[in-house]
Amino acid sequence: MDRVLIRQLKIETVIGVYEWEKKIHQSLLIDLDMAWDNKPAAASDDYQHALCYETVSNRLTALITEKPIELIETVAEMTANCLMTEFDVPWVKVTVMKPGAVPSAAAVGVEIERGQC
Ligand SMILES: Nc1nc2c(c(=O)[nH]1)N=C([C@H](O)[C@@H](O)CO)CN2
Repeated sequence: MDRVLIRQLKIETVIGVYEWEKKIHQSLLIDLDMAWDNKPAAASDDYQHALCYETVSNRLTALITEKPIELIETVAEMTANCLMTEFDVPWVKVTVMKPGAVPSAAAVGVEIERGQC
């Protein structure tokens, strides 16, 4: 199936397992591959048929900044669940990177796939 992509969506939020992390904001970078049939939007040139990457980005930013979260695994799961239930995305790959979490690594992260194409 076709996909709609979002790359390096930057979300500043309270994220982490340690006490010091609960007092600061840190950045997460999220990549999304969302299965979507792009043909109807292309054929009609009608936004109504498109999966709007701007709406998705805004919704996920609101969701993930709602309250403190400990694990990036939780962020990935919340993201996949939101896309499938609120946006009817049938399959999604979510990558959540936490730059700076391990000083000797450029970034660390997790990746999940949920749903079916
Ligand atoms: N698999 C994970 N490992 C770790 C996480 C996490 O979210 N998932 N988080 C931390 C700390 O919050 C870390 O980012 C502090 O630098 C450690 N390991």
